[in-house]
Amino acid sequence: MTDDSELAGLRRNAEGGAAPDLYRWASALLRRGAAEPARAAYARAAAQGLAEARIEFARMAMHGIGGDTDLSAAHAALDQAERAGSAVAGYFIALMAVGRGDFAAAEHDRRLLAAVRAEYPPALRAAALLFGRRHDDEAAQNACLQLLERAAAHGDAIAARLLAERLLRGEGCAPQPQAAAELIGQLRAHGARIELPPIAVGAPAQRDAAPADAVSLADAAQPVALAPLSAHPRVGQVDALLSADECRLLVAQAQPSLRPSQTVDERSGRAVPNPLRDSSDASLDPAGEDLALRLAQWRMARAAGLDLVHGEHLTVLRYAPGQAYRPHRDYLSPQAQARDRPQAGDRLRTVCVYLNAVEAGGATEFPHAALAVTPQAGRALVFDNLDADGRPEPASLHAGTPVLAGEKWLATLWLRERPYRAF
Ligand SMILES: O=C(O)CCC(=O)C(=O)O
Ligand SMILES: [Fe+2]
Repeated sequence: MTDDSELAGLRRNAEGGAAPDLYRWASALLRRGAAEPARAAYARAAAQGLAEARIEFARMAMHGIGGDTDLSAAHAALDQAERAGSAVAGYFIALMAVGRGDFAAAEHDRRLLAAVRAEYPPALRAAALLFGRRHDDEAAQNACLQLLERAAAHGDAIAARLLAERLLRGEGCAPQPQAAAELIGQLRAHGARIELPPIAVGAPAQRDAAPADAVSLADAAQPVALAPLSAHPRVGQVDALLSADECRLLVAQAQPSLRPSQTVDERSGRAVPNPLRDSSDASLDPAGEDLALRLAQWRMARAAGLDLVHGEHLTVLRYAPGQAYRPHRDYLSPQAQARDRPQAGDRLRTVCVYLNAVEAGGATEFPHAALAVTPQAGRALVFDNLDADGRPEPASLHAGTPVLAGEKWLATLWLRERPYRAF
């Protein structure tokens, strides 16, 4: 059967108006990039109470796919699905809520736990990483490994990879290089391109007394204490902001879409090689974000004292030996602001998290502060790009110095003055 005759068949079935047929047709449309009719068909199936259709419709409405962003329609669809018993709908309600200062943790912990019990892989992965942060709690470490195993057993390749890295290094367990090699072999056999940068467990974050059978999203919302490095320009640092698992998560999610760094040419509007940096990078689209990734970004936003809605799309950079980010400032030209959500204003603050320790080179330098910061997995650097009056701050000049040996992986979150994302 050709692609088109398959679609025509699905459309004929959908004409009968039954929710499962509408759902299948919508999914086929979406796979072919026809987002608008797909969203309309999901909406019709959702109106008949089909949980999967309510969730797919909500995801499209959340991210403005196939029509405008409509958070209240997304919430209504997810609420209905959750009340009808869908734990996955609850997971998405929690995902939307994460990132705000007024986050009602207990309510969403319950949702995450329900999605874990329903064996929903993204929930298993997020819960695993929350437990994994409790470095000196043996029961939590066991829970982390078990949850990663369960997610991997459901086909979650990223969880399998995170598990392999822990087994390889004996994190939370005895080293099991054989089991790790088998897992990595299986992933490669399924086409995964895996290179494992050496990311060791960072210094333990604060000890957490919570019992290991209770996931706690509030862990992600802990206030972050920055150690000031410079007052002018304003630069602060915090170690172990992200755990080793979270660093690896960011690398794993970015790796498939890395491409040579480019920039938009101001005159032609076209993407051209970036004269400032010769790294590779990937921008992680919020439409593809899972809860674990949002929690990591939320922690980054917290370090900057802002809600996650201020964050642009997270960028992950990889520098090979010899590659660098030449001296620059992160604030935007008026043209660049006008092109990309002008209502959000300029880039108020930048948060960079090193995702590995670099063998040699790769420090971040602030010439006006005579400051050089050495990469270390999980270490975050937070700095202001604007002065106290909101004007571009020339002293925020900074550079990623050339990597001399090994690779450097870095995640950057640029935070605007006003909300940039819908949630
Ligand atoms: O690579 C670095 O150390 C600096 C990165 C940076 O300046 C940025 O991402 O804006
Ligand atoms: Fe920068």
